[in-house]
Amino acid sequence: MRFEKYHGLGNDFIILNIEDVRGRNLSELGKKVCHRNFGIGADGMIVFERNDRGIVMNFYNADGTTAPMCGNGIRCFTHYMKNNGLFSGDSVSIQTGAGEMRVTITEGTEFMVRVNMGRPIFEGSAIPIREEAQEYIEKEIEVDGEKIKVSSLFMGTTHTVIFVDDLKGVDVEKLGPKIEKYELYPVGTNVNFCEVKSSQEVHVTTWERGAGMTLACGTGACAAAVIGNKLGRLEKDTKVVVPGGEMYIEVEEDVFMTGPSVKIAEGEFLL
Ligand SMILES: N[C@@H](CCC[C@H](N)C(=O)O)C(=O)O
Repeated sequence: MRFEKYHGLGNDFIILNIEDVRGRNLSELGKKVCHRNFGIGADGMIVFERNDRGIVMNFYNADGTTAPMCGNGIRCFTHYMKNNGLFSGDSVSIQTGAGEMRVTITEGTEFMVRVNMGRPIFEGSAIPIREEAQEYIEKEIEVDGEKIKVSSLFMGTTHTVIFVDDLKGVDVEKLGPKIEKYELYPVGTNVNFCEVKSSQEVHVTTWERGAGMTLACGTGACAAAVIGNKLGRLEKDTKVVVPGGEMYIEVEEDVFMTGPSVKIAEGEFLL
């Protein structure tokens, strides 16, 4: 099975064409190829498909679960399509589980992509949370006896944003999984710990549902920028610094994310 591997700020993905894996159980395949010892190793697997809806991005987390959208992944997917001549020009629309996303390749020394990530949704049933609410912003939850203020939203996928004074002091690997599986979230949540450095810069470390702590999360960066702006802590244009590098987020009615993609490898996976 032919594969290519890419990363967006250290968030890494195996990318395949559906034609090479048609009929296979893709969740099982995702788990297998993403395994860091018994597979190629990645945070997720993305499968390219062209059908009557157009170009479709199918996303699988490292644990085999599906997710509607992946911000770093869609930039890498754009790069993969460009490298394989799967679209012409600099801009194309991609169908995802969170709707249609428009991507545009921008000028730069690296392969850079600007993505229209769509609109954040705050309504409880869309996030989803197990509570009827117009929005769930700065609400206190209790984890292991500790009171934590969380803001949750749907930003391509389910996200929870937590502002802290000192990111280095947060045990992301201890708290992340507990909040991911907190009873409020019927399908779990990605968890973003955020430290505001200035009104135009926020540092974010994400615990990802289905993948654990990653070096970057694109939808998470957007979620942090949206909530930061809503709370008056961040301007509309923000630099988001993550362990793997930085991306730029513009919060308008729609949210725009700009960041790089790097091709790491290509080869054949022995099934
Ligand atoms: N790494 C991603 C998000 C991938 C999906 C997520 N783990 C989920 O299950 O919702 C990004 O860059 O946005």
